[in-house]
Amino acid sequence: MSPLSINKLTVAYQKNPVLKNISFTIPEGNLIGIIGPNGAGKSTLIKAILELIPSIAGEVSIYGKTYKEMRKIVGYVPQRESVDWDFPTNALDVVMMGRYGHLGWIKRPRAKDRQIAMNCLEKVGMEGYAQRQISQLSGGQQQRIFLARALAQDAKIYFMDEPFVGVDAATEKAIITLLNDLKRQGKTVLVVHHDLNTVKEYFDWTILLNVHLIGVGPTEKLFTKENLQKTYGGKLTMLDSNSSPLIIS
Ligand SMILES: Nc1ncnc2c1ncn2[C@@H]1O[C@H](COP(=O)(O)OP(=O)(O)OP(=O)(O)O)[C@@H](O)[C@H]1O
Repeated sequence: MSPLSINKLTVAYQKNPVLKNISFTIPEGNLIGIIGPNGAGKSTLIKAILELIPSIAGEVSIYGKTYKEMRKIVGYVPQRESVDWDFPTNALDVVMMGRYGHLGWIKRPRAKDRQIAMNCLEKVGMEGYAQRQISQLSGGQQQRIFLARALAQDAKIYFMDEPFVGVDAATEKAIITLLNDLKRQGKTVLVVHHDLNTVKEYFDWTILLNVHLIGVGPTEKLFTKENLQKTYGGKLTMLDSNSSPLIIS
């Protein structure tokens, strides 16, 4: 069963549609890049899937069920700027938040959860910062903490909104290694990504988005000059909204 299937999804802000009639299904156990220009609706797509914003039409199914039914197996790494980093809490506590879905009815983290959170900090090279206030971390370190939190959740499908923004080359490499580890464990990871130079190297599949779905499929087949032109070239109004998206599988 597909980890994510979307059927005729339309999303609008104040009645202006920013995603129109999006339908696609993705296979399990892949790294998938969500690619498109600024304002294409990439973050909106993730937020609509996670029901953080309402959709005006369409359905989303995660392993055949609604997000609400499946939310324990869905991990989310939001854009770093969308979070209040002045909130008084330390790095370990943020990572512990990833464990909340696993806690029993007493809802108190056990030593085991703490250990898992520490292991996840170690995986992102941040074990030395467990007690550090999150306001006192650099941007790249904050990004690593977010990833550690997602790892601690032990989800089956992950949505990451621009995890590479503002990180140095070493951190980017560390993140991509982690994503490949997740993939090896059979997890599915969708990543909003801006650097077209690394798309072929990083992602098995690609979703090309610009308000409409331009295409979805294996990167090596979909990621062509022509399709990129369709995604980035010209004005939005020049896109033929009736042309059907490229579905390659
Ligand atoms: N809260 C909001 N209220 C009104 N319009 C919004 C809101 N959030 C986003 N938009 C609009 O929706 C459209 C899609 O935005 P979204 O953030 O999903 O794009 P994106 O593809 O993630 O862009 P970027 O690459 O710049 O991050 C844009 O035109 C944006 O201006």
